[in-house]
Amino acid sequence: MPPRRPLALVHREREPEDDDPVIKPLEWGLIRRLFGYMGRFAAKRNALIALTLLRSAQLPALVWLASRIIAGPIANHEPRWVLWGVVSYLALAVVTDGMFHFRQRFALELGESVVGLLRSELFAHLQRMPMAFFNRVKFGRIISRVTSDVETIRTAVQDVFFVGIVQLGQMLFAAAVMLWVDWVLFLVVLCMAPVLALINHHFRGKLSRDSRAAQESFSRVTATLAESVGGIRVTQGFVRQDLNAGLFRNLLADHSRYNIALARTSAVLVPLLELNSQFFVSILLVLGGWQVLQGQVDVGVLIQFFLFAGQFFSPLQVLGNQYNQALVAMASAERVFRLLDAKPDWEDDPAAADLPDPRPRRGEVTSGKYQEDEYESPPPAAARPPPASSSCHLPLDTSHFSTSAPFGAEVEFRHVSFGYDPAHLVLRDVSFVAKPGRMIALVGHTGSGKSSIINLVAKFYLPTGGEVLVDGREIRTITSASLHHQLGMVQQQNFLFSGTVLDNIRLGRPGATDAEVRDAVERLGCADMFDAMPGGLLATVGERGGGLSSGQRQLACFARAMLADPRIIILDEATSAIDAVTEARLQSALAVLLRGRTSFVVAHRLSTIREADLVLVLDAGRVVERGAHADLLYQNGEYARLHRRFMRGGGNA
Ligand SMILES: Nc1ncnc2c1ncn2[C@@H]1O[C@H](COP(=O)(O)OP(=O)(O)OP(=O)(O)O)[C@@H](O)[C@H]1O
Repeated sequence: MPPRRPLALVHREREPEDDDPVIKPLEWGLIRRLFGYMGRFAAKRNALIALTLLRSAQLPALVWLASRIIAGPIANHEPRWVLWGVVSYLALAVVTDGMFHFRQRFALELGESVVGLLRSELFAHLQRMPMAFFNRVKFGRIISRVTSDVETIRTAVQDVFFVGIVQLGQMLFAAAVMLWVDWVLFLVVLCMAPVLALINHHFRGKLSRDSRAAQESFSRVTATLAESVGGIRVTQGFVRQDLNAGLFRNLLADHSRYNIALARTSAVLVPLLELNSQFFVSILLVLGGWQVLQGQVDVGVLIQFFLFAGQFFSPLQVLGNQYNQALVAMASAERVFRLLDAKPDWEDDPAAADLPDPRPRRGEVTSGKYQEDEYESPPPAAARPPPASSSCHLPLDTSHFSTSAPFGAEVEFRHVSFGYDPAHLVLRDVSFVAKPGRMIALVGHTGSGKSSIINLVAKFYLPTGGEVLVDGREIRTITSASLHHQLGMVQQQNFLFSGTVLDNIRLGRPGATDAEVRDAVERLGCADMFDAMPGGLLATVGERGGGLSSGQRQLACFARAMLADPRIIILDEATSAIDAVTEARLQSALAVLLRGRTSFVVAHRLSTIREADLVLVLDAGRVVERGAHADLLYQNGEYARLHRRFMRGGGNA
């Protein structure tokens, strides 16, 4: 028997991108691009570079001063000069640390600015990506790019370059002094360097890999958590809590394993480095001590040498660390830029033009970009032109729209075929005309192609064959932005964001005033339903519409669409069962919302299908029947069969 699949908690297998390299050699193109982001904050960057160069000289200068005080006034018993020496040392220390404060601050601010810029670019880019992208790329993967990868870049931007300069300066200065003081001892010191570098290289590489694995496993934990909280109803409904908790425990155990591996490597590296330097200090003590005992070298000089040996070695470890961070940041930067550079599967044809908009509006359309708050509320019904004559394939009863004006668009499918993967068509030779202001109901078994038709109307995808026309213009020649400004969607899941009901409705037209929002709600005849909530339209909505009944959620989405005042409405009717009173409220609100607009409804309620001007019955991607509800019943074909089954199932008639 196959293993049982958990509900609302997907067991995440390793994905191809998990095998992306953890580190990547330094690449000039990536570095230049990251520096380009710093370029936007040039004043801060330049100040930081100046402070960094100064600090790389100040630190060795402090050590040099201390060593001179020891080797000079202290060794020669000159208390007055010792005092002056200490005062100079303190003065230099205060200046150095004062500058260090600004260096730290500027580095953090620069890192923050670059990270903010990158994240907002990524977010804006993601907002523009088409549906196909989100079908393909895992949620957790996107989260990981915007969070942990950008965080790694932050470390590189604010630390690697600037810390690297300071440490390198310190090393060079220390090496020069040691060479000058005792070149033989310096050669001994130099022998230690490769050993330290090798240890560093080996362990830092392992640390980077462990750290990346820990990051990735954490992104699996967060993505799974988000998914399982979203699907908590399903989980509880199917009593899968224990199973899911077990799977989540496995993910956590996985994450702990990587963290422990990271801690273990670090726990070996740090003592090993310490032991190594202590070993070499012993060698220096033997050699230096012997020289002092022979009277070849002054003890003050030996102390000076030791101080500078410390200055020479401590950067080695830091530089190794920074180098590894740079390699990890290279890999992160490559992934982030890959996402930023990801091209949509298709883009608007450069020759595409805006879809002319006959609605009264406040602003002008400019190259596919509309200004917010550009539309006035629709004119009162009485002021609109009379309804168009019968325009669908069959004479229909449109009395419920009788006071409306069809300012809706005309949508036509001409022999349309479509496949998400062009090799597997899910729509075949679909043709129909939706005349302005008419309501098209899409019915059919699951997977028959209803949502795919809607996806094509919304230009979320392009047809594989045939043509989709809006107001007589092929959809490829229309800019997506102008089409979407004339199109409203009410989805089955009624997605609401956390905030207030008012904010959620205002999403339909961000510039709308509170009064306009209220007007939209009133026109739908559902103001009393919201007024009854504590706070009325200002009632708080929890994440994903929490705190609202399913009827209220649907009405809020209707009001949102009403406010946007679209010419085409796409409605994927909610399947959730609601009581008869709410059903009646929804139907009358829907009639107001759809009035005059061309609408496509994936209909789940018989009461909606009955109102449709044209019902398209789909089966395996083909339109197998079309007509009005009554005519289709009379034909006694596929639709009649669906209808009988629906009635037996106790649907909302
Ligand atoms: N994003 C996608 N990528 C690949 N195939 C898809 C995608 N969405 C849908 N399909 C496939 O396309 C076919 C038609 O699906 P579609 O969603 O249009 O059906 P539907 O009639 O809306 O179904 P339902 O009533 O269950 O929502 C199905 O075989 C489905 O598996």
